[in-house]
Amino acid sequence: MNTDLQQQLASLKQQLDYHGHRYYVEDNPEIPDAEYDRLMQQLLAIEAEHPEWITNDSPSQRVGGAALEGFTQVTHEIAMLSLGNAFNDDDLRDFQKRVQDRLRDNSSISYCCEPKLDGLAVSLMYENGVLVQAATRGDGATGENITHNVRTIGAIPLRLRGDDWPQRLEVRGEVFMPKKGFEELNAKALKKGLKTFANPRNAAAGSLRQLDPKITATRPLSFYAYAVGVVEGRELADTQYQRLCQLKAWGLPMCPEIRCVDSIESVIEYHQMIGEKRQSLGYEIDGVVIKVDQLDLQLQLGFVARAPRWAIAYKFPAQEEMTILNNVEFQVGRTGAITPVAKLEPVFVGGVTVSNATLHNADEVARLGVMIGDTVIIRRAGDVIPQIAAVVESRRPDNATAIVFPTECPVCQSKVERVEGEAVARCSGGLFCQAQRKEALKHFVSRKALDVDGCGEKVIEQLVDREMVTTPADLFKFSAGEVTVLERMGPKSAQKLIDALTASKQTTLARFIYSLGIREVGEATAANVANYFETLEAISQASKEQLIKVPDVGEVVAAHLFNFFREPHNTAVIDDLLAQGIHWPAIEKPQAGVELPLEGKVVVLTGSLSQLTRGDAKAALQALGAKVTGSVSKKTDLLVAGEAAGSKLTKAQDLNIEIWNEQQLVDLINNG
Ligand SMILES: NC(=O)c1ccc[n+]([C@@H]2O[C@H](COP(=O)([O-])OP(=O)(O)OC[C@H]3O[C@@H](n4cnc5c(N)ncnc54)[C@H](O)[C@@H]3O)[C@@H](O)[C@H]2O)c1
Ligand SMILES: [Zn+2]
Repeated sequence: MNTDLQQQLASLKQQLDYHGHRYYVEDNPEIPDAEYDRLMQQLLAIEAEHPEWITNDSPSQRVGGAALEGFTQVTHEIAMLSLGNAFNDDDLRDFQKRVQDRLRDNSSISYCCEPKLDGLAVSLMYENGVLVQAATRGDGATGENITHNVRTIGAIPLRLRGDDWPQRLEVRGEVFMPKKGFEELNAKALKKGLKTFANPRNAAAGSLRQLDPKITATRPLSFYAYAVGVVEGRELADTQYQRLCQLKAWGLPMCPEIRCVDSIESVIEYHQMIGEKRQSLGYEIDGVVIKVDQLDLQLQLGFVARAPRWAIAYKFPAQEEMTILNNVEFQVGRTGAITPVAKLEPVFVGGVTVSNATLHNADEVARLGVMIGDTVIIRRAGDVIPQIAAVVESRRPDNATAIVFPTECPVCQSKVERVEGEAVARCSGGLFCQAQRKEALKHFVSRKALDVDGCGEKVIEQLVDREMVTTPADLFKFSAGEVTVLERMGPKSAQKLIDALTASKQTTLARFIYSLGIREVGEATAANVANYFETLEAISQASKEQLIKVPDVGEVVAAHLFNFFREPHNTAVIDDLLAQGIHWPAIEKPQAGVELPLEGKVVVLTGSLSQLTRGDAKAALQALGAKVTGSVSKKTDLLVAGEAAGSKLTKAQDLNIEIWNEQQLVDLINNG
C-alpha cells in the first residue's frame, strides 16, 4: 500500500547518503546545499508521517560523516551535534513556541544570535591553558585528530591568556576561510592550472583535513569560537553570550556580530540585519544560529537525535542552485571579444531569476568541462553577476553536446582569431564588424589617431545609429548638409566637422596604423611599425617573423597585426580609406652613417609629462635611436623625469645617471 512512499524514502536515504559522503568526507560536494536541504526536507516529511519507518541509520538521525582514514580518531566526550533548520519567519516562531511549550513557560526568553559561519566545526581541548588536541566533528561521536593542522592557524591560541580558565576546557567553533583568502587561493590555483575550490567552505574543509600540516599552514584559515564542550575544574558563566565573552577574554576569537536579544521578533530583525550585511562581511555565512541564551534552560530542553532543541539555524536564501544548460550563444563585444553565454533553464538564486550566465572564454569552458544539456550549479553572491560554478557530471544526459566555438564572427562573418597564450577569441574584422563599429570609429577619430576635431562620441553614436556610417571610410563621404540632421549640429558646426575631416586626411603612416585599432597596437607600437617598414604595403604584406623584428613587437602583437591584414573585410575598408584621399608623407630614413642623437642609449621615462603623452614620448625617443626601458639600473644612460617623479628619479640620482626634464626632450625632438 505504502510501497511507493517507502521506495521514495529508500531513494532519498540513498541520495542523501551519497551526497553526505561527498560533502562531509570528501569535501567535494556535487550538488548545491539548497538541493541537499530539499532532499532532507522530503525525507523529514515522510518520516514525520511515518515515525515507525525511522531507522537509526537514516540521514535524519545522523550527524556529518565518518572520519577520514589516515587520521587518528578522537572520541568526543560530549557529542558534537548538528542543527535544525528554519527557512522563514514562521519556522522561527514555531521554534519559539516549541521551546515555550516544553519549558511550560510563557515569559520571554533571551536568545543569543550568531552568524552561521560556513566552514567546519572543530573541537579544541585546552588543558591547563594549553591546546593539547583538536578534532573535527566527524559523525558527531568520533572525529579526526587534526591537532597538527590546527596549530598552524594563527587565530587559534596555543595557550590561553589570563589564568582563570578551567583546568580542562573544550572550546568549539568554526574554522573558515575568509573570502579574500579564498579568492587569492583560487586565483593562484587557476594560474598554476590546478583545481579550484567551489566555495570557501570546501576550501576550508579541504585545507584543514590535509595529512600534511605544511599544506594547511599555507592556507588562509581563521576561526571563531561559538560553544563550550567539556569544562572541568571551574564553573563558567551561566549564559551562552557571557560564556563567549569569557572565551574571548582568554584569547579565543568571537565573531563581532554576535548579539543577545530578548524576543523572537528581535531575532527576526537580527536575521534581516545580518542578511543585509552578508555581502560586506569578510567571511561566508549561510544563515544565523539562534540559541536559547540561559544554560539552565538549554539543559531542560535537551536534544533530539541529531540536534539540540534549544538552538536552530535560520538559513538565508541559497546563493547556489542547480539548473540545466539549454544552449550556448556567442556574443561579440565592442572590442571584438567573443563571449560564450550560457542559456539556462530559468532558476531562482541569490534573490533573482537567472536565465543567462557568462562562460567567459574557451579556457573557462574547458576548466568546467561543461556541455550543452548538463546540469550546472549557478552561483550568485550579492550583486555579483551569476556564474556557473560547477557541473553535476553524474546528471549528464546521453545526448549532451560539446560547446563549439565559432570560427567566424556571428555578427560579421569575419574570421575569429585566438592568439596563442590568450584566453579570448576575437572577431578579426575590427574595421568592419557591426558589433565593434562604434568603438572602431571613436578610436579612428581620436586625438592620437586621425585627430578629427568636433567628432566626439555623441556624433559617432548618432552617425552609427542613423546608419550614416558603417566603416571609417564612410566618414569622408557625406556633405555638410547631410550632417545637419544630427542633434545640435547647425550648418556652421557641420561645415567645421567636414573641414576637420578633410584636414585629417593629411596624416602620418604611424597615426594611420594606430587609427586602425588593431589589438594591442598602441601609438608607440604603430610608430615603430611605420618606421620599420616605411610603407603601408610593406606592413600589410609582412610575415609574422618580419613583424617580430620590429622593436617592441612580440609574438602576440605580431599575430594581431598579421591576422588583421589577412581579413579581407579590413583590407577592403583600408582601400576605401585610401580612395577617400587619406595620405601621408613618405618616411625618410636617416642616411647610412648619420648617427641618431640617442643612438644606442638606454632611456627611462618617469613622472608625469605635460606636453607629450607617455606613448608619444616613448615613440619619439625610439625614433631618436633610444631603447626605452621600464626601470632604472646601472645600464641606464638617461632618465627623462616629468613632474612628481619618485623613486626612479632618486635611484637615477644615486647612480649618477644623466637626468633631463621634459622640455629638454621636446627641444631635441623639435631640433633633431
Ligand atoms: N551539498 C551537499 O551535497 C551537502 C551534503 C551534506 C550537507 N550539506 C550541507 O551541510 C549543512 C548541514 O550540515 P550540518 O549537519 O553540518 O549542519 P548545519 O550546517 O546545518 O549546522 C551545524 C553546523 O553549523 C556550524 N555552525 C556555524 N556557525 C555556528 C554557530 N554560531 N553556532 C553553532 N554552529 C555553527 C557548525 O559547524 C555546526 O556543526 C546544510 O547546509 C547542508 O545543505 C550539503
Ligand atoms: Zn565581427
